[in-house]
Amino acid sequence: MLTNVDASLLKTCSFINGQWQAGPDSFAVTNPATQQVLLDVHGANADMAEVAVVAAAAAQAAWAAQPAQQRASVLLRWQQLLLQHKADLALLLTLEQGKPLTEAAAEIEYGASYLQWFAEEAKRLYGDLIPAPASDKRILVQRQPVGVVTAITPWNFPNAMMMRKAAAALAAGCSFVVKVAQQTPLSALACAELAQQAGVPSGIFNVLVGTDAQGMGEVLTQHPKVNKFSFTGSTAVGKKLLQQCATGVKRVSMELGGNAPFIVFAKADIEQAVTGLLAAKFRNAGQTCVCANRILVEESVLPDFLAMLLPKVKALKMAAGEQEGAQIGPLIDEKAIQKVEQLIEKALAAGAVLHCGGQRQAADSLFYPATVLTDVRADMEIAQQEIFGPVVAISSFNSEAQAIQLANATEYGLAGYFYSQDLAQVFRVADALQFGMLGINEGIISNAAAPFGGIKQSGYGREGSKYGLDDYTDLKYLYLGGL
Ligand SMILES: NC(=O)c1ccc[n+]([C@@H]2O[C@H](COP(=O)([O-])OP(=O)(O)OC[C@H]3O[C@@H](n4cnc5c(N)ncnc54)[C@H](O)[C@@H]3O)[C@@H](O)[C@H]2O)c1
Ligand SMILES: O=C[C@H](O)CS(=O)(=O)O
Repeated sequence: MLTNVDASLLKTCSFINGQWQAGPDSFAVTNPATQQVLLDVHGANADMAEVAVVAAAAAQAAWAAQPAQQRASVLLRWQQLLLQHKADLALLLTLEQGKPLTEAAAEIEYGASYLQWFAEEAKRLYGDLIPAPASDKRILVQRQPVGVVTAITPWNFPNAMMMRKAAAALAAGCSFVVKVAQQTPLSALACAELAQQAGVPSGIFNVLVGTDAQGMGEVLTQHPKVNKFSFTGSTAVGKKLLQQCATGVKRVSMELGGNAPFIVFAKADIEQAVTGLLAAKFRNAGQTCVCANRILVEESVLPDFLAMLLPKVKALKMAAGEQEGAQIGPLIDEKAIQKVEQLIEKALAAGAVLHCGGQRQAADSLFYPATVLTDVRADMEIAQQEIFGPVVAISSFNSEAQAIQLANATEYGLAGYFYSQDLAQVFRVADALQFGMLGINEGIISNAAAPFGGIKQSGYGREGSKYGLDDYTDLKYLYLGGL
């Protein structure tokens, strides 16, 4: 049940220019005690997206003119409020997205960590003073905010994927309009409520919620007052949005899909690799862009690896996210669980072997148990697509070269993982793998200090780290003459 969550957070469908605004056919959530806090939101539309962009443009200059220290103070107050309300925000997130409460609480901390990180980075938006080619001249370089930033985010991390962008945008002096996934609006609206309490000025942080993704997307990618667009979601949708951004030559960041290899070499610490796989595979029931998707195990250690892995997978507790000890929550919707079922069905028909799981809990259930397959081949769809479910798909290999070839055989390039205690092998393989991020003897790689992002068809741009403001600032070159 939704308990001790401020019912006012559930009252409306969009937050624009510091005001709670109902959409043309929106409805307020009148019964906050329901388990399904929100089934389908008919809220904002393209017209409201335009209102939000115009409001963001009107507010941005004053926000940018504030000293960085003042912007940083507001971001830190916002961060403190998120942490102060962590229990409520985590419950809200679990009830609308499904992940275990422990993971939801970790996501609130993760999202808030970007506010802290970029509050500090805001004070270090340094420029350059460059020796000029003539003694009576000077070259200066200054960094200025790009202006109005719009964004579209996914349902799997309804707090962190938004905060990872908003924190950087606001720190740089930009204003921000985000269309969030219609499946998970409440976490973003709760953040908007707390942003207002923290002193984020009206128009600087705006949340759009509605079913008209296409219509709102066209405004957020093409409106003349938009300076930059940032997307986190599937590669297929990212390509569409990228085309839309081209019409106005917008600055763009793309955080797209993945197909992460998880390689276990014979020289790995097998127990460490099993622990790492449980973390890299089953977070959010396998519904993360950096989840281990293809498990590649060196032939000679496969029996030991499997013997150590299976009992731990079978012991994972599948339950509703708000239940004590839940480790595997439900998948987001019927379409998602049917995709997992079809991938497994085709893999088994093509010769894969099932060791555990393999069938949803009941015909109308969104719960899919932790599943282990072996004898998966690279030509199977389950090895070529993002599974986005709690499925360990294991293939074997016989050489380092073969492992690298198999790992790189994808158009994606977001995250990869490998386990080896041989330092020479670690550096050889790290150099050879074509991914933006590598976990080496580590299954969880995401944190605010790191440059999160991919290559190839996983997108470009980096979120977090000392590079994180690059996508939200323009470099301006000043040539000072006549000195
Ligand atoms: N690289 C990353 O950091 C990262 C993080 C999380 C998720 N993802 C990826 O996101 C996908 C899962 O999330 P999803 O199912 O929400 O992805 P999705 O691409 O279907 O949707 C993402 C967002 O785009 C919106 N959208 C969909 N079609 C649109 C259109 N035509 N115009 C405008 N907006 C549109 C959706 O409403 C949602 O808000 C996976 O592929 C996952 O790998 C990537
Ligand atoms: O789904 C992809 C997110 O980026 C997950 S996380 O950043 O690894 O938490």
